[in-house]
Parts: sequence; structure tokens; C-alpha cells
Amino acid sequence: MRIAHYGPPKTPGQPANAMAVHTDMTFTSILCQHEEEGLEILSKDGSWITPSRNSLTFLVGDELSVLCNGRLEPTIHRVTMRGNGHRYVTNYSSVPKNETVVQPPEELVDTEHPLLFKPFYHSDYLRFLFSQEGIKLIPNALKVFSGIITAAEEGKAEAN
Ligand SMILES: O=C(O)CCC(=O)C(=O)O
Ligand SMILES: [Fe+2]
Repeated sequence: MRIAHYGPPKTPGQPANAMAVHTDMTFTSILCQHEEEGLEILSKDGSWITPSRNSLTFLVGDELSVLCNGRLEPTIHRVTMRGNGHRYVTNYSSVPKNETVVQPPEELVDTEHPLLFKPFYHSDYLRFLFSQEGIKLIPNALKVFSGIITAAEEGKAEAN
């Protein structure tokens, strides 16, 4: 568990990007904001949702998405400081061990649900994310690192 502190925006009244758009390199993260809000979650329709401060927000991390073979998508989120107060947030996350091979159980892979991600070690994924190449790809780094192009997608790419 981590407790993070964010100072108010440098220019009062002007929203500040305090954490860039990303997904978490975790199985799950549970966030709790104290007093000052700021968390923003990207919804399916492209709008940003702002969870209220008195709530727990459950985020699907990259590795949970792999574990359930894409049935859940990683939560895309960012932090924008709009108020002028200090912001505190607790982040309780579950993370695979470095030597864990991240892959779905075989029950979740079949002809209707082909394997979407190549199995990988958590430590290799972290190394990629913090590389010059990986960091630029956030929030789409997972697909580039381990995504399998399906036959349907390949057909689409050839047609273009
Ligand atoms: O501060 C927050 O609300 C979110 C923090 C976050 O996204 C992270 O630490 O990965
Ligand atoms: Fe995050």
C-alpha cells in the first residue's frame, strides 16, 4: 500500500496535470481519495469520470486483463489537480511476483476466446515499460509488448 501526496496547482485556479494518462502495471489497484479529488477515469464513450472523494475506486490493471484473457480491459486513468488544496490518496495494489508468468488459465482460452496475450514474466514487462520505447507507448504498452494479432485483425490490416 502507498500513500501519495499531491501539492496544489502552481497557478491557483488553473488545473494541473499531476499524473499522465496511464494504466496500472498491477492486477488490481484500489484508490481512496481524501478531501481533494483529482482522479479521472476514461469511460467507453471517451468522457472522463471523476470518482467522488468518499469512495473507493477499483481499477483493473494490465495484468488482470491478461489473466482473464481480455474479458476486462485495463482502466485508463490520470490525475488532474483542479482544487487549491493538498491531495492525499491511498493506493492499495496487488502486483505479481517478478518471476510469475502472467497468463490466463486454460479454461479462459478456447476457439471463441483465443489467447490475446503472449505469456510473459512480470519483471520483463516492467523492464519494457521503463525502457525508452515502452514509456512512450503508455497507455498502450501492454498490447505492443505481449498482444497477439488475431487473424481477423490481420485481415483488416491487409485490407487497408
Ligand atoms: O492519485 C491517484 O488518484 C491515482 C494514482 C495512480 O494512478 C497511480 O499511482 O498509479
Ligand atoms: Fe494509476
